[in-house]
Amino acid sequence: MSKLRVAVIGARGRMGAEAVRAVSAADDMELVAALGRGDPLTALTDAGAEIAVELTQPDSVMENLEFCVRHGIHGVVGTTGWTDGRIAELEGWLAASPGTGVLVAPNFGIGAVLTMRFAQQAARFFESVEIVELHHPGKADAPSGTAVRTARLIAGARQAAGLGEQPDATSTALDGARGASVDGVPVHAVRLRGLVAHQEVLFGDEGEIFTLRHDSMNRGSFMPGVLLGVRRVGGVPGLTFGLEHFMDLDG
Ligand SMILES: NC(=O)C1=CN([C@@H]2O[C@H](COP(=O)(O)OP(=O)(O)OC[C@H]3O[C@@H](n4cnc5c(N)ncnc54)[C@H](O)[C@@H]3O)[C@@H](O)[C@H]2O)C=CC1
Ligand SMILES: O=C(O)C1=N[C@H](C(=O)O)C[C@H](O)C1
Repeated sequence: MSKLRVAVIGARGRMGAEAVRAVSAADDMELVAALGRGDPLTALTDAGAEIAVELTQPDSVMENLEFCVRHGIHGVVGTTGWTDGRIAELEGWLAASPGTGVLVAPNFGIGAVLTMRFAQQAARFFESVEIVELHHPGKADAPSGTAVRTARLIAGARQAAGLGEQPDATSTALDGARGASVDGVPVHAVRLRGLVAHQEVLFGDEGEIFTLRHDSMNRGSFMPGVLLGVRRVGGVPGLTFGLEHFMDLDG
């Protein structure tokens, strides 16, 4: 059986370097290109890449994906910064390139995907909810893409259940003291040397607290999810948002 021809964009970064190792070690994949900042995107087509793993930064990801989609190269994207406008732009490129698939995964960690799912399920049972995301101090953005996605899933579930605004009598004396509101869910970002990627979702109601916590202790934790995406994306044209769509969560 022929191997999947895989490229990594952002190959010299923290995640990209790990992805280069993981793809190189996979029996069913061949690493055909490893691009860093400044390398021309034509290296992807020159190398005959079928799938590009995109692990750069929010200010680079759109240009890279536009090139990939226009050239029929499937994308497995971990880079953050996804707004509704960006998603619509990506969907526009994909509509003009039928057969091409892009997976955007806010988090490749299996436990992180489960945390999001469980948070969505728990949301309608609790009056209060807040998210704390904790990351290494080299992280470029805040709040994390995972926290934004988690907050949106929770907010959607609260709305569907008819829950209104959360109780909060606090008047904020200092900007940021109550975190950032993502669709009404407070999100707090911690940046601390020694951390990798962690998230807590705290639910509260009369007399009880329910906490979901996920910890990525190293970037190897993301690689099974990256490889799953690489194996599946070519068979799923269009945009897939969230690794859960490639996992049998209800099985
Ligand atoms: N979805 C997930 O599970 C995960 C997502 N991430 C996200 O992935 C992204 C990368 O994270 P890190 O590896 O920690 O960042 P990093 O800063 O260590 O690596 C990014 C790399 O991309 C390179 N780069 C930037 N623009 C480029 C371009 N146009 N072409 C080629 N290379 C380019 C940079 O020079 C750097 O080497 C971030 O958005 C982060 O939030 C990080 C960990 C897990
Ligand atoms: O930058 C990181 O490190 C991470 N970024 C992603 C995010 O913003 O959610 C995924 C994970 O949290 C690690």
